[in-house]
Amino acid sequence: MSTTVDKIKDIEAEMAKTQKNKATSFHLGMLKAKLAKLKRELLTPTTSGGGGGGSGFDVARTGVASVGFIGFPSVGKSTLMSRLTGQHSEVAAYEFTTLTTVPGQVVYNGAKIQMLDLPGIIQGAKDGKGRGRQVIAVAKTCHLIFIVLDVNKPLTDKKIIEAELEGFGIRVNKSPPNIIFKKKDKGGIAITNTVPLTHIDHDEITAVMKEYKINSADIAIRCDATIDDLIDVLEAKGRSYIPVIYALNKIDAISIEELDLLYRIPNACPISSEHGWNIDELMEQMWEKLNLVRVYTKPKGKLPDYTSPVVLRSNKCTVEDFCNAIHKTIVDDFRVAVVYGKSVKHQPQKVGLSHELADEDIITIVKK
Ligand SMILES: Nc1nc2c(ncn2[C@@H]2O[C@H](COP(=O)(O)OP(=O)(O)OP(=O)(O)O)[C@@H](O)[C@H]2O)c(=O)[nH]1
Ligand SMILES: [K+]
Ligand SMILES: [Mg+2]
Repeated sequence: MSTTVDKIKDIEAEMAKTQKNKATSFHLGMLKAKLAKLKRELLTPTTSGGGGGGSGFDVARTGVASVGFIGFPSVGKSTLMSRLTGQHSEVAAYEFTTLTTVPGQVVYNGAKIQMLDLPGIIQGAKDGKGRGRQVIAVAKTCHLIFIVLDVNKPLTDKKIIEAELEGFGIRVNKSPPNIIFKKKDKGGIAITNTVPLTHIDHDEITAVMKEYKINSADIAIRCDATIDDLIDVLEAKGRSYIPVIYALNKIDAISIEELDLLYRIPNACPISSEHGWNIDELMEQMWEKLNLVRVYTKPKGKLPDYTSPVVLRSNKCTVEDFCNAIHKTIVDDFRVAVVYGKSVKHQPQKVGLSHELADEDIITIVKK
């Protein structure tokens, strides 16, 4: 009996030899949907093991956000870890020095950020080579990934790592496709679009729906989506949209001319972990990508406390979230909040629990 990996290989081979045109788009749509389903099967943990997650790899999460380090062996992940956090993580010239998740912590702009040094991965990791699946499963739960690359090695490494993450349902530096999908009991498939669709073919959509056994649905497409975007929406549970910074390590070993070229790569930060070069820039880029919200508390009649902000995630930054971050009983006595800063029109302004705070807002909670 052929395994899931074999079936995936067969479909990928068939897709590679099928030219995309009007006559083949239905067939290609079906193949893509089949492929997405098989890949999901591969990643779903079974009793015989083989899924994501895993023993010893998952560590307790601390801080407001976590950053996972992904890269081939010996690119300098653990050297970076020690440099950033002071947390010792074994460094050596041989491959697979790090064998499990090593957590550490950075405090940046008053925010506690967890760093997760991970074992090296190799090509084929997502298909079960080495401990790749457990490693990528940890990265998938992070708020940011540092893809660490060795600048002495070919840049094709970047592509290979991205493909490994993509294959595991991680979408790198992307937001979810702007497609609203609503399954219905009857009425057939209704597709509407607000922008011209240059990639998608209705035959392909029909084939995908058929493969997913969906007979009736409203599909509102609000971006120039591809069929892969549509499949991502159908497989939304298995997808994680994670920002990535490429930490281009070991720049101490290259020339200035080579360094100039590296600066053209988007979302990249050239560094030397060993010498501590350009680490400040890496931290600044990390801060931007994490998109955190610092809120300063101002006790009534006193100056705000700028030394220890309450740090919130940008998707959970209402006044209520702020209260809960301090103590869960605060909302019970809450009357109103007085806020100064970017989130309010008037300085100050009285707001309720559902008000969304902005970075560097100042808040006073008035109790009942
Ligand atoms: N020249 C140079 N060498 C570095 C730098 N950072 C790390 N190294 C060296 O690269 C080798 C591997 O470093 P590690 O930090 O163990 O690499 P790793 O990615 O954690 O490796 P694994 O845990 O095996 O996946 C060591 O010999 C380090 O001294 C750097 O910035 N410049
Ligand atoms: K190593
Ligand atoms: Mg290591």
